[in-house]
Amino acid sequence: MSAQPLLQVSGLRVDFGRTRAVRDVDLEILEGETLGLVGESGCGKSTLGRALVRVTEPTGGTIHYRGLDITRLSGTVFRRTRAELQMVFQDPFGSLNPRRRVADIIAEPLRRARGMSRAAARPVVDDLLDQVGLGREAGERRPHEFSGGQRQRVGIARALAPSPRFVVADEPVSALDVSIQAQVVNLLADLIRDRGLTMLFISHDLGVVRHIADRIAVMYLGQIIEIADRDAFFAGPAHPYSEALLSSVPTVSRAPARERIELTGEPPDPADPPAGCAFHPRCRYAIDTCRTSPPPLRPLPGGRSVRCHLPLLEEVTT
Ligand SMILES: Nc1ncnc2c1ncn2[C@@H]1O[C@H](COP(=O)(O)OP(=O)(O)OP(=O)(O)O)[C@@H](O)[C@H]1O
Repeated sequence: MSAQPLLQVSGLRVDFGRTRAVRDVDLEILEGETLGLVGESGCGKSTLGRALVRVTEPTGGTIHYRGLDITRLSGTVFRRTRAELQMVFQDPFGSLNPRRRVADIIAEPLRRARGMSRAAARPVVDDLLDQVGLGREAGERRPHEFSGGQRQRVGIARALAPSPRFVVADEPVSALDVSIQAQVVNLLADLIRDRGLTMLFISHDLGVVRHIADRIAVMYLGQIIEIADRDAFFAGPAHPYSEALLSSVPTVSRAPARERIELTGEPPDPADPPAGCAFHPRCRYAIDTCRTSPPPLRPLPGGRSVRCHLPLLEEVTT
């Protein structure tokens, strides 16, 4: 894997009226990596993912994709660049047009981005149907004839049709039966490897993210509060919120079970974030500084960054 950033995000903001869904996010996504994005419901994961591919328009900030600020693109250049940035949605039932044949659904982005005719797109569609394990006969059928897992394979084929370099997978297995989830995650892992894809994999399920992500980013109230390599993260998080999230994941190894940390209270209102550190009202380590002064996202040894005045790692606190 090369360590070059494919996306460089700086000061990204998305507001919905008074709701500040994404707040000043700085982030690099490296070419060929899968970055797992985790956090509680409503923390802004989907909005950040959608903004990165401009399905949702950012309110402020920049997103450089291969050196080009895609927030400023329009017209033909935007359409062509946008084809390289694709999205797999959570709901394989709602995101596929029930009246269209699967082959036409998968061909749609090729026709829109490349102006390809139905006949010209067909061999590409057939290959994709094979690659996602559905077989080319599936192209003649309609979405309601498939199970949830199969529909998600159609969604994946549609996202891959324009040969994207970057894919946002937004909770791609959360709507599926647990028995099917591993199959779809494994399919995605194979496709990432074979096609050299770069992926943002959004999930509230740390167990799933652990299987597929090279690095983990944790979001809280619209901000990235920790970002770290997968193994380092699971070995010991640096942010108290990450620690609480991790403590709720069952351990499968022989390592001693972690103390379960109950988070008290609801996440704060994104229209009215607390002063100081956004997590301080629920943090068991909070000191006075945390109530008044917002911590910056600070780089730590080992390529980790954390937004905390008192990170949990010894090498940082000494
Ligand atoms: N289109 C919208 N209009 C208004 N508010 C929105 C819109 N989309 C998201 N929000 C709000 O923005 C905040 C972040 O939502 P978002 O869906 O990005 O979070 P999430 O972490 O992906 O949650 P979930 O896992 O439940 O999807 C929430 O307060 C949500 O209510």
